[in-house]
Formats: sequence, structure tokens, C-alpha cells
Amino acid sequence: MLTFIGLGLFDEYDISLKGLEAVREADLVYAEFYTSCLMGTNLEKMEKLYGKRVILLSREDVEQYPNWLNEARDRNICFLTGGDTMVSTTHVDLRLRAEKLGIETNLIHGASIASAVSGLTGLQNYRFGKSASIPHPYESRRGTRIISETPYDIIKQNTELGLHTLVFLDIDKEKGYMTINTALELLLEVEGKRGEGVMRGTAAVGIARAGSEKPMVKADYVENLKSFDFGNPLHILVIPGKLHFLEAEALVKLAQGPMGFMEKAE
Ligand SMILES: C[S@@+](CC[C@H](N)C(=O)[O-])C[C@H]1O[C@@H](n2cnc3c(N)ncnc32)[C@H](O)[C@@H]1O
Repeated sequence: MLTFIGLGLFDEYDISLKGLEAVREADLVYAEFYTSCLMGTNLEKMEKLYGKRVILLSREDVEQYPNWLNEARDRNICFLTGGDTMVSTTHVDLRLRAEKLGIETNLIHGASIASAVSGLTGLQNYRFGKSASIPHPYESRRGTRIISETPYDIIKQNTELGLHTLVFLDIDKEKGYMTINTALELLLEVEGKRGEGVMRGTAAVGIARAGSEKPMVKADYVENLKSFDFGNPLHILVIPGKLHFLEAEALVKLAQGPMGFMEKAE
């Protein structure tokens, strides 16, 4: 049996009671923290609460060589992930591989950043379009700095449809956690290169440390938000499309957005 468990958003206490019970009863517990991680805890604290050793897996262990899956043929294995295990991950691939090996699989859900964003900002979840992810820029073989333009295109398409865009920010082993500030600078760089005007004068909302006691939620125009200090990671960004008047009110009152947001609301 292989049980996928979402750990929630911030610390070891965000696991559900069902999840905790499953971990305590498991023969082996594996975890990956490259798709998301819980910044308010660490492996040691998790192991203490669970009363179990947690074996950390790399992206390669999960996506390329999941040999450890074979252990689930005759043992109870739990696989832990930050947030919800199936939201903005490719872990359905792992589940399908396990099913092909004749291993029974099960899901225990966790709070996800995808729903926390709606809760914290007041932006309604059914008014979001396709999500985007901003990776760190990289150098080509010729030494040219390459910035992905895909997130900009997704924001542009959603904006044209009046939809909000949720923008996940890269977690990289070497380059670290991308901040809201860097993400906005990269989007403005793409915009400048193309001579387009999707981002300029547009509203944006930054969220830091969702799930902690004091998450930071700040709305403003892109140019102002670019230099706002959001503090420690993890960070995520939303570029709102058309605002319903309740959404605009929430951004002004709950995220200290400018009053100008109210004037543009419908
Ligand atoms: C690829 S997504 C994975 C989402 C995860 N499976 C979930 O359901 O929450 C991870 C990204 O979401 C954002 N994120 C995750 N947890 C967060 C938190 N507690 N606060 C702010 N942003 C967060 C960060 O941008 C991070 O790089």
C-alpha cells in the first residue's frame, strides 16, 4: 500500500489527524521537499511528532528512479509532500506507476497554497485562469541569460479573459527560493523586451508564509510591489484580472491595497 499524504503549508502540525495516524502506522515514511516545503519546521521536528524516521527523496529518486516503490508491494509506505500532494506536482505519475506494479494507492489531502491564496486575498477561486510558474533564469551554453517568457504569456492570456493568474515561484537547490520581487522584475524585463503593456500599472498581490501565524498579504500596483519587503519565503504572486467589487474591497481592507482598486471593480 502506498499512501500519498499532503502535509499542509507551514509546520509539522499542519498534517491532518488522518495523515498523522497513517504515518504512525507506516512501515516506511518517505518525503520530498523539492515541489514545496514547510518553512516553519524541519525533518527533526517532523520525526519527533511522528515518532518515525523520515527518508528524504530527491527529484531524481521520485521522478526518474523510484525503485523504492517496490517496497510498497508488501509493506505500508507513506509518501509526504508539502501542501496537497497532487496540486501543482506531477505525483500522479508516481501513483500510476505504483498502480501498474499492482500496489494499492490512497490519498490523504493537505491544505494547499492554491486554496490558501483565495482565503487570504479574498480573490474568488472560480475567477482564476491557468496557473503559471516562474523559474530562475539560466545561462545558455553561449553564456546568454535566458528568461522563460511562458509565465508572461499565461498572464497575458488570462488578463485578456478577465481572469486572475496564480504564479508559483521557483524553489531551486542552488539558486534558492524565488521572491515576489524577483518574479515581478523578471516579468517586467520580458515586458520591456517585447514592448508590451500587460504588467505596467497593473494590480498585483504578494503572499508570503501562508499557513504561518502571521502571513504577509500585500496588494498594490506592480511598480510599488516590486520593492516591497515580504520577508522570509515561501512567496507566491497573484496577478488579478477583472475584480468583483467584493474582491476589490477585500484587497483594500485585508491586503492594504490602494483605493484605486475599488474604482476599477465591477
Ligand atoms: C509547485 S507549488 C506546489 C504546491 C503544493 N503542492 C500545494 O498544494 O500547496 C509550490 C510553490 O507554491 C508556493 N507556496 C507553497 N507554499 C507556500 C506558502 N506556505 N506560502 C507562500 N507560498 C507558498 C511557492 O511559490 C512554492 O514554490
